[in-house]
Amino acid sequence: MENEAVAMALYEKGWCIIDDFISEDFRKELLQEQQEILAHGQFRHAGIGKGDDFKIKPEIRSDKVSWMDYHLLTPLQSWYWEMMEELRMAINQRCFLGLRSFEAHFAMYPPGSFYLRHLDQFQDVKYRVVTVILYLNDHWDDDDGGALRMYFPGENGEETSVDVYPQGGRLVVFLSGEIPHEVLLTKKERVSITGWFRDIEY
Ligand SMILES: O=C(O)CCC(=O)C(=O)O
Ligand SMILES: [Fe+2]
Repeated sequence: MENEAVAMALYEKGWCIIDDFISEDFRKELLQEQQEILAHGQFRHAGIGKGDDFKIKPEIRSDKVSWMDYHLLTPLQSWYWEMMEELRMAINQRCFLGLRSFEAHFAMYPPGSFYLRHLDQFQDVKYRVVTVILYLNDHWDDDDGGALRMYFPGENGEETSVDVYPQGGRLVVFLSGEIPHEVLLTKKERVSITGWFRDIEY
């Protein structure tokens, strides 16, 4: 049911937020797995761009990521993948976006890190169509910073913005090519799974 609500919101306004998208138990398990991967040093500095354009630019983004390998998913990751598969189908049914595959990474923003304003579609390869972010944090105060700030066209050509705090269990979904966004400086370690539905095959 929830998936249809996401699809409807995406169709009508291009984005939505769902709190408690996953159970607390599942969130804690995913967080623990993420912490283990982190402890094993399997996180890398995130970059920007694709292929030959790929660059690590800490002045633009200073998070670290660990990509999920579609062929080597852990049981927990497979479970999340399944949930995303159902969401993908619900979105396709309502929005006709022709979404065909999913990619995702764990992300960790250390204290002091951020990601400047950007669009999730690459300049030349535009296969990322819908962005899906799930926050895994135990708890979050507004004072901790680290909001996701999304920008929208407002009245008279002016821009409006919405700040979303990374509360654990919260899912944010938006059109990758249409909604510029940034991650404001976080004062606390900030953890999430960022994924994209794509219009290409695996
Ligand atoms: O974690 C977030 O809230 C957004 C991350 C993001 O914009 C990205 O990874 O492209
Ligand atoms: Fe992004």
